[in-house]
Amino acid sequence: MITVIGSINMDLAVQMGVFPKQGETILGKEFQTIPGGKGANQAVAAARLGSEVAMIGCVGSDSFGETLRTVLQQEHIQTGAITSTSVPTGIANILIYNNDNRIIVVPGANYELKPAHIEAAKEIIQKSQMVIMQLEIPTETTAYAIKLCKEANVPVLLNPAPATNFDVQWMEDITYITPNETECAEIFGDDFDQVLEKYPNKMIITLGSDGARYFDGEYPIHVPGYMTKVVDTTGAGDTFNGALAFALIEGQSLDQAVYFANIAASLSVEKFSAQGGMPTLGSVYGRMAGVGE
Ligand SMILES: Nc1ncnc2c1ncn2[C@@H]1O[C@H](COP(=O)(O)OP(=O)(O)OP(=O)(O)O)[C@@H](O)[C@H]1O
Repeated sequence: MITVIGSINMDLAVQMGVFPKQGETILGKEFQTIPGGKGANQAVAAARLGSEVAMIGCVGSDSFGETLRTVLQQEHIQTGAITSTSVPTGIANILIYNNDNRIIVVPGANYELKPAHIEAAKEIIQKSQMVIMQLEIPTETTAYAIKLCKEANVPVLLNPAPATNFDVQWMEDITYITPNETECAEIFGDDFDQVLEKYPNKMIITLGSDGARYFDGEYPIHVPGYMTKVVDTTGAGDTFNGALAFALIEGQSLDQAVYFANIAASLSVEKFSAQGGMPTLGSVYGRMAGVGE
């Protein structure tokens, strides 16, 4: 079983023909509410591949919170450890004009996820084969969860986004870390060869369409991405992380697991929205076998 500790958001996306100027009101073209939040996205990615998944998080006692809980349940994700609070559900307000996105995130209820909630969900964590975390919740909560996982001997896969919430002291206690290039440069510096050598078989840097790289203790390993036609890359990283965790607890080697995660993420970029494009196990194996290519 995989437990995901993290954010649950409703994305409010408005397509427009022009951005409004200060004080101006304009008519938008289209409005969509799209389930998101890195935590929820990574939980859906792992669940759709067939993992048993439990989510620990916090939503508001409002309609977005209810909807998001239902969306997770429809993906067969256990939601018993998702707390409802009086603070509104986290949202991302996304303004889209051509290829330009302007995004405002209001963490809301996500920042109400406290160490006490992690403690209350201890039993779920203790029986997990892996815990996935990102950094869209309070730093003290992340720190507490990492400590609890260490005590319970449960491997942690940490996706350090946003990088500003990362604490380098966690490196000793986590099992895998999956920054993208920007996050890696921000946290560890931009000499990626050196950084990877420092954390063999632990750090996997994702490289967008180029795939991912890590250091196996002896050699630098580059696992190329799968070239495909991109519709929307939102959630590519989340799919990669959910799929990586799935493959690792299935017993795949790191090399195989990164390859698997690249394939899963390549399928996700072919469809609109983060969760919308996340593949099933069958479609990942189909692509690996070259079926329908
Ligand atoms: N254009 C693409 N074509 C194929 N695979 C892609 C593409 N972009 C991303 N991927 C896959 O997704 C993984 C994660 O992408 P990336 O390194 O951009 O992470 P990210 O910045 O966290 O993603 P995002 O924020 O867009 O979800 C890559 O390692 C790769 O497997």
